[in-house]
Amino acid sequence: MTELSPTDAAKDAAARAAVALVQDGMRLGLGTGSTAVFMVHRLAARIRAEGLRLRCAATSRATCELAGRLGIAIEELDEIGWLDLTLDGADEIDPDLNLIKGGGGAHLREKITAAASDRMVVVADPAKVVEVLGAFHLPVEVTPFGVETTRIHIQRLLDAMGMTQRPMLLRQRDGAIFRTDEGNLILDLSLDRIADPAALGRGLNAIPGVVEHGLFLGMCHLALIGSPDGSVIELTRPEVSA
Ligand SMILES: O=C(CO)[C@H](O)[C@H](O)COP(=O)(O)O
Repeated sequence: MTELSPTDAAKDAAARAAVALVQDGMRLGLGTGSTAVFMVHRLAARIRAEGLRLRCAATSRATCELAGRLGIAIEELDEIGWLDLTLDGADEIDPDLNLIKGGGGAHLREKITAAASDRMVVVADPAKVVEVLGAFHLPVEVTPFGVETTRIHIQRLLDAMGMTQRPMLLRQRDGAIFRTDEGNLILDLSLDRIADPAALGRGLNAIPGVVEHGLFLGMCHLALIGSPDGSVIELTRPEVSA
């Protein structure tokens, strides 16, 4: 087996700790991204070794395909109805466990899945832990129809909130405009510092054409931060017990 880079070793350590929370019979949401890939591999290994009986929903086509290749049966979220636990990655995690997600463009399905779960546990490497959200771009999923007017609405909102931002980029991947699993587009906002994430989230949700933004506020119950040496730190919200 090839040796993991320090960052990947940290992601794998977090993934291992998250998968240790899984119990037989659980209904699970499986996140998206490179850390989630480690998590899905670890989960598949536990299912093989222990014969766990789980019901799993995936937050993206990519995760659905990976899980299928590893022998994890995936059902539609609506077939399962409600989940006990969702395990997912994040792009930024603040001290209140508010998150920026959507680096992989899956934050709409990820948010629907996390909101349909009793608990959301985030797996990440230490680089994701920040004091204030915003250094990572904020992904906003928008409908293709009216994308330019939606962009104007977002700019006006940011101006009204006194938030500066560099050009709002329409996300590209492999030289083409990126489409989400729902067929929508993503505008990536470069904000540097989000002083009031709740107000920004409310403002974005009020814009016609905005489908969902990547701020996950008050949704994460526990963050597992792996280290390259294999150790894991648990971060909890002050009002939430692990
Ligand atoms: O929100 C996500 C995808 O939409 C990912 O969870 C997030 O981008 C973190 O990804 P990675 O584990 O690759 O750093």
